[in-house]
Amino acid sequence: MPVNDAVEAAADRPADAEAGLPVNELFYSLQGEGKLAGVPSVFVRTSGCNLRCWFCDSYHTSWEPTHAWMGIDEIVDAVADRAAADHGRADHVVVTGGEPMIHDEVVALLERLDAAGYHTTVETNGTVYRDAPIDLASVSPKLASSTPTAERDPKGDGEWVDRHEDRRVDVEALAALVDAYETQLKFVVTGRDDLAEIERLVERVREAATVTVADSDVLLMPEGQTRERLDETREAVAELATEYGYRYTPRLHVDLWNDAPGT
Ligand SMILES: C[S@@+](CC[C@H](N)C(=O)[O-])C[C@H]1O[C@@H](n2cnc3c(N)ncnc32)[C@H](O)[C@@H]1O
Ligand SMILES: Nc1nc2[nH]cc(C(=O)O)c2c(=O)[nH]1
Ligand code: SF4
Ligand SMILES: [Mg+2]
Repeated sequence: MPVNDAVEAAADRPADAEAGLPVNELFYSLQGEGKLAGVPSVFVRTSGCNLRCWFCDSYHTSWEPTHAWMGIDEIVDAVADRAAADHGRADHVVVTGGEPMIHDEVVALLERLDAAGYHTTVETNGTVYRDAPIDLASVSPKLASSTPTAERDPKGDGEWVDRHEDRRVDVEALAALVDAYETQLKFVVTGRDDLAEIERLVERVREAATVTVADSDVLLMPEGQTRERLDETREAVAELATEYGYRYTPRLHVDLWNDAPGT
């Protein structure tokens, strides 16, 4: 399971930096996606990604990474602050990105959060396995329909197509995640054409993993960064979930707050 080398975000790490991570945003909200949708949670969004999905709703962690370098202590303190602020009582933390698992130091952060008693979810594209205290691996493998072709590239002219294609699926890493952690496989669905690839990939993961992957651990999530886009996509994706026997997940935060930052 290769740890990808595309950690542009670490390039501006201060020379004398203590253990830490490039952080794009840190906020308190409701988990909007997946089995824990609706649960008050603090989000830590790391910067930098080894993929470039054309639809990425976190553009400033992937296509144009921006962030502040934060030490692990500083992140843990900020999480505690957000968890207690605004009458919040969050005991769930979601570590997301960008791709949080490209960073070695995400393990130290998860160890500290676990020791402090938080339930930890990691939102990951499933291309990198790490051994860490993860209570829910929220794995979102990327389908062919995520590839930033020249027509869909939000920034350039399709320069990322080959790297994205080479890296987007690593069955060995997916099986290791499924075997080690409680896992949900959460696919971004753009239309009916995605379902054949989802079925094939779930089958490959089942063959490679030791544990069982139930259909109820496979979630279909409509593509959409905005309410307007979800209005176009959610009904068809809900019907596909019904037809195939997979679970549907809404994007609660988009329904509630559209594409506002820090939600
Ligand atoms: C920004 S990603 C960060 C974590 C990791 N890089 C990943 O892709 O799983 C967080 C979640 O948002 C999903 N996502 C990103 N853009 C989306 C979009 N336009 N519509 C629906 N889901 C999207 C991803 O699939 C993932 O489940
Ligand atoms: N409310 C809310 N829930 C989320 N679940 C996963 C998110 C992510 O960006 O990884 C996310 C997010 O950005 N906001
Ligand atoms: S893998 Fe996640 S963070 Fe990276 S580009 Fe795709 S959606 Fe964005
Ligand atoms: Mg998000």
